[in-house]
Amino acid sequence: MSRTGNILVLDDDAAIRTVVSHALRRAGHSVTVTASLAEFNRELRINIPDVVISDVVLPDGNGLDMVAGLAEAYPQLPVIVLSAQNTLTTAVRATEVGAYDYLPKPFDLDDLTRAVDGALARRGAGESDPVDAEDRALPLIGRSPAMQDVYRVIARVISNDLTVMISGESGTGKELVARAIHDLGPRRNAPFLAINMAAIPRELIEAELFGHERGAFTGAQARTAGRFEQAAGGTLFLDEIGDMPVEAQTRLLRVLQSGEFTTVGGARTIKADVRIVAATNRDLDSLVQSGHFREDLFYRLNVVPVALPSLRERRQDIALLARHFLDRAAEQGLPRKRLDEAAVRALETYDWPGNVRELENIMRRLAVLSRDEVIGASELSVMLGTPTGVSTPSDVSLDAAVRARIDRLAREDPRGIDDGTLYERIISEVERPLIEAMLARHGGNQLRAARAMGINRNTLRKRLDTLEIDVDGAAE
Ligand SMILES: Nc1ncnc2c1ncn2[C@@H]1O[C@H](COP(=O)(O)OP(=O)(O)OP(=O)(O)O)[C@@H](O)[C@H]1O
Repeated sequence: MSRTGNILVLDDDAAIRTVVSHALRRAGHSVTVTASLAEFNRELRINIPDVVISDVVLPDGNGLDMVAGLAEAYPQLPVIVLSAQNTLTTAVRATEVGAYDYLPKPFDLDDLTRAVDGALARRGAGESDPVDAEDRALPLIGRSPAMQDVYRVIARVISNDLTVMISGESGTGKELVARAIHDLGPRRNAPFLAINMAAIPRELIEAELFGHERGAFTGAQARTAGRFEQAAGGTLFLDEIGDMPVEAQTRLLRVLQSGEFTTVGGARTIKADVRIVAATNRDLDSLVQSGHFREDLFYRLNVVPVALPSLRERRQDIALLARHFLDRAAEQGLPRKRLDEAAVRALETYDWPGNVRELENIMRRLAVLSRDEVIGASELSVMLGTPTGVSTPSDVSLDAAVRARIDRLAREDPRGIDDGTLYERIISEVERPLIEAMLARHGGNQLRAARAMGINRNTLRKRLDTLEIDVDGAAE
């Protein structure tokens, strides 16, 4: 049975006051509502509540300053902050000033009553420490509406253990979001461990996750703790979850259902005490449809979905991110560089197939390579491989194009990317246009083209054969 208490609400929006007080009264609490800081302070002099619920932007001041004052004067009094500002900064500021919880508007009334129950339970248990207000770097840059949606979800999940599933193209910041969820939540002093399903040989994934006993398989010379055990108390980030082999999926599902796991080759059962955050850049729905991903596991993991926008879907963040990466490069000792207006416009019109990672790489390269302190559009066009301001799908930097190609093969090619031919496939895709372009440049003269590329003429001949490049009419 949850406790009931005296709740003091501060919000200048009459509709919110009505809805909140109605819901809390129905749950058995007694509720007082106020519409301004002045009214709130008057009420506080008469009656100290058990829980305060407050908005941030108020007609006569800032709710967060009030919360900071309350945290000092009444350290035992839990405050739940409501805000429509919905940036990660607001969510974090709320915890920094000592708020017990933060709910972004619009919020779910069930979430609010749950937060009130939690606050009353904590008060009952005599905890007094506000969530510690260590100075944590805010890693996520971006103020676009699309990012605010992301911040809203992060703020909702940091104080609980719900499983989060982050989806988004490569380089959109999935790992960064997972880390933010960990760093801002109560598990922050325990480990954050990432494991990439696409990077580990399939047959080792289960041992890697759950650990193994000595002799569990050839080469298992000693007992080894798995990631579930190593991350105890913390967060486990399961990256590229769509690449998890089906047998490992079954095992993971069992762990999520039972809250326990058994090491490979061992009879020992260990309690799983980790928060799970999973990520994918593949379309999990279609993997479920095609039978490559267990539907029941999908639902277990997809409790709170976070869809990260691609960079081209939030172009208004590009300038901010670009400056952030240049500043960071300067802080790390690289020369300090600035972008002129035309350069910023060029960045904003480019399509960024490699997303924030590509932008970060280009800014670092510019910090090192550009001669002047101010970077102009012409320098960028060389980096972006495209005439300034013009972006077509083929006009992308090579590393971004290769990454995008790998993603696409992973999603669409029935062979996938783990069949042992990826190197040859990708290299020949890069090699073909290179050879064709150089042959064209040298009028079809293989000797000169080979020399220009720095390869042996016979090597070129062999590659022409293998790649079946048509050299008809080319001069020898
Ligand atoms: N919003 C952001 N603000 C600042 N830096 C960002 C942001 N998003 C991504 N980055 C940076 O971009 C790089 C790529 O991010 P991250 O590794 O989190 O992407 P990812 O989606 O997990 O990529 P992949 O799917 O390829 O693993 C990192 O260096 C990260 O710090």
